[in-house]
Amino acid sequence: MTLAETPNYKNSSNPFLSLNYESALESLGDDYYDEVAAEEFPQHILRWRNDTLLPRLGLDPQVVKDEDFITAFGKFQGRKPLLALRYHGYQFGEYNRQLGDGRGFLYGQVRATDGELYDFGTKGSGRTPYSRGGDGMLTLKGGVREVLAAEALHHLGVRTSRCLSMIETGLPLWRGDEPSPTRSCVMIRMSSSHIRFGTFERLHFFQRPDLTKKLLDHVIEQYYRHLSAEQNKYALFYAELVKRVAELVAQWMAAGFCHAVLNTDNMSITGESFDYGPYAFIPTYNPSFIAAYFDYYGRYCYGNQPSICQLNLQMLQEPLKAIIEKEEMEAALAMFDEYYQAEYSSLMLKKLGFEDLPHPEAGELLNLTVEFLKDSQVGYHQFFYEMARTFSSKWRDEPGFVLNNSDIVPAPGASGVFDDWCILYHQILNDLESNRIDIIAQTLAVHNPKTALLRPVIESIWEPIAQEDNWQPFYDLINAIQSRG
Ligand SMILES: Nc1ncnc2c1ncn2[C@@H]1O[C@H](COP(=O)(O)OP(=O)(O)OP(=O)(O)O)[C@@H](O)[C@H]1O
Ligand SMILES: [Mg+2]
Repeated sequence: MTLAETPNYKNSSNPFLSLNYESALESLGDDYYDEVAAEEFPQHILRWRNDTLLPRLGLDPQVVKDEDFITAFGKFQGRKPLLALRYHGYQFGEYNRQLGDGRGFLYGQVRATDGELYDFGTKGSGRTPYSRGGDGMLTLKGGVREVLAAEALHHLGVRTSRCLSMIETGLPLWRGDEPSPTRSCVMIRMSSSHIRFGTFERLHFFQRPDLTKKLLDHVIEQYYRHLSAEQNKYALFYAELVKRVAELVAQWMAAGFCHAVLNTDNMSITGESFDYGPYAFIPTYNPSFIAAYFDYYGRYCYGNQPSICQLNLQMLQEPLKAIIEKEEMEAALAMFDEYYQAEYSSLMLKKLGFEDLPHPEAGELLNLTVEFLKDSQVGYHQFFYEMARTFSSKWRDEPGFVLNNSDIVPAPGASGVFDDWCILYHQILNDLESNRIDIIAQTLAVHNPKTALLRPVIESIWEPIAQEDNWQPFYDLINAIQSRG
């Protein structure tokens, strides 16, 4: 049954069922997905609704009832077909053909008020042909962690998917990495697309260049529309993907974020960040920081993220070479470092208070900042927040005044670098017009929020949920993130 034939769909009083759904992916044909049914859950408790996303869907949060979320995104009433998407992927370097949406499906694609097409994808909605031995479920803690990561990253300026809702579903789950039985939930992710690098890798595996081209045409038409009339649109698409991914990694690095599972099935073809499992924000600057307990060799450690994403882009050339000249892709990929460095420098300078700085000074400040953060092991987020909190025009007077009212205390071994850093920062302030001081204060405040989503912070809001079903600290944390507090 197609969407248009679904009974009462257009007449529904549930605003989520009357959105501007488009069957863009469905209309490509069933080589790309399997129609599946959603799990019927014993319980539906709405734990989180992301009202900040509703205006983008043309909906007034005041009008949308909790029950609307539950019937649409917990009971899945009134929407068909639900599509488990097919994909493969390289996981920790090994090709895995057993993948695909094993605990989720594409609920629908919606044209939002910004004119863009968005996917509503589920996570934790039951078994599919791709579940293998898995139960098709998402733990409540996993849902809480993904909701928080997406909000935090979005508010730090990272191009990311968001969560629209999270509904507790009342099933006991057994997991090796959580005290079990643990609670279950189903989450709705709103993303620019759920087409992954691995979606193309699967088509290559089955030697279907025809399906690869059809999918690529769809991707360009929907997500790289400005290229669709170009004669060389396929090569231009790849070049832009390289740029988007390089910039995305730079955004993670500046935010101090370690994604943890950069398999090619977790890389979006639109260059958007998604799938927040065992991620972590770094406590201190350490390129070797590993977030996933199962990442034994540190393949996806914090400092490896740029090179791993570059490698994933290189591997994507395999399926794409049926359509795009290899030389053109190689030339495009050679730009990765340049794109990455430009974005990383720009973001880090903003965290240091500067929209722009002359070239040699900018490079020197960046290098010295990273050296100090690495040697001193002061809190990464704390350092930047303390800059924002204590910044003063007095810092122009003497290097000794820089950060002197802050909580930043460098370890004895790092005091030399700290002094050098203060001298340079003081010098840069003095090279600028005095009327720039207010702008620096504003820039620092905008780019360095107080709330950092460090692991102890997540555990501190999970504890009351697990112990006494107290959700208030979770809501307080999200409010702080959303209000950039
Ligand atoms: N509990 C589970 N039951 C069934 N399949 C699962 C389960 N957990 C993970 N999988 C499947 O294992 C593969 C890798 O999982 P991964 O954690 O990267 O993705 P995911 O988090 O389930 O989904 P997404 O990438 O959309 O966030 C995917 O094919 C996923 O569907
Ligand atoms: Mg995944």
